[in-house]
Amino acid sequence: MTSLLITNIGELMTQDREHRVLADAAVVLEGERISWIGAASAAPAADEEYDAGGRACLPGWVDSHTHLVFAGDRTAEFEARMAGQSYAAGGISVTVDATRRATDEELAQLVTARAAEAAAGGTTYLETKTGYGLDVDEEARGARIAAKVADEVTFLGAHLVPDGWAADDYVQLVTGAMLSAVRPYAQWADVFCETGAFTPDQSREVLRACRDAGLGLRVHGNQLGPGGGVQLAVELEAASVDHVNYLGRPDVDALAGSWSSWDSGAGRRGTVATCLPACDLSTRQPLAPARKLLDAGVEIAIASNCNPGTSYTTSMGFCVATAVLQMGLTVHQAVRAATFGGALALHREQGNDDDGARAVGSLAVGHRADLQLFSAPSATHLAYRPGMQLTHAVWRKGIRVA
Ligand SMILES: N=CN[C@@H](CCC(=O)O)C(=O)O
Ligand SMILES: [Zn+2]
Repeated sequence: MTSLLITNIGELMTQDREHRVLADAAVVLEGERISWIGAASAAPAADEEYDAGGRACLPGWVDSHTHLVFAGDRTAEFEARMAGQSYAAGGISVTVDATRRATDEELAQLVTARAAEAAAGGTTYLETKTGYGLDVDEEARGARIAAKVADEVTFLGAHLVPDGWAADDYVQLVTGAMLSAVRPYAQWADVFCETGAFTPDQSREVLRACRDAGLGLRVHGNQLGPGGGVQLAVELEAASVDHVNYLGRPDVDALAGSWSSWDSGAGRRGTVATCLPACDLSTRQPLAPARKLLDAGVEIAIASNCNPGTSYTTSMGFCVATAVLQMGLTVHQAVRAATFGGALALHREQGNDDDGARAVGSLAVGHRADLQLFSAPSATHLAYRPGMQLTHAVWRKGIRVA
């Protein structure tokens, strides 16, 4: 197995349990794992050496919320929104029509290109969802294509009630034939719990059926107004509730309470609040209260939510910069949310040489060798020089991918 020493790292932000940030550091990759981290002056010899030239090194981004399986775009809807119209769930049906018209080859090519774009921007672990098929065959097709490209696949048959369906009948389809068809390809289930999509009761029914089928749970909640999504996510011990734009005190308290028995890396995980800064800008919603959530003791993640309706970007760097500049996070907190936080939201933050399922989202011995180098001496430049392309090199499972 070949080893690679990456040395002369100006700043190494590990996002490990101790939140270490090392200056003049080095890291050794051995196969797909990290085998050593420390001061460059103490680094062991390796088969190959890479001089980072004083650049900053971070874990690769963990993008825990995307919708990459789609065809067409929604430029006209975006333009109308920028002219003052508000976002509504109904726009999803435009993408459903375009996606159903695409051939398998076209759809696979689109998803692959989007995942490659994400990797070029430093994303090394990627979740993606179905949700633009909305019938049994189309949802299964979306999941099958997603599973070839993404690290984690989420079943989002409950994205919108399609035209011509009564909501309760559609919920029966989602929890019956659709779930069975998608199940072989998915690890997670999600539901859009919002006015215009699914009520909390309908969402609960979908999520319970998916949990009984062995899927982990996630929720789109409190995006367009106050609602029951957050409370439902906590009630069902979902891994994450995403969007979280409109939160009352009871919502923040419920999320914080879910983390009360967790000790930064050990114990029962709570429900992560996943913030989607690019989506908040594109929909002109109030930004998710990331600062308030952190202060209350809630674990947060930052994800791109790449989709054609509300957030057509895979750029996690942009999301991190926005979280710093607009949501009041420090650079370290925002990077943590986009790496360790994403891993936590996907239950992938633990694991080392002992148990085989290597952790992602943080840099430590035994963790997966997923990391990125920036064309800058510190991660601070992400927010200090917003909009600049700062990705210099990316390794995923120890292999250089960008
Ligand atoms: N909010 C629900 N789903 C997507 C948007 C889907 C769409 O508008 O196409 C989101 O996460 O923002
Ligand atoms: Zn989404």
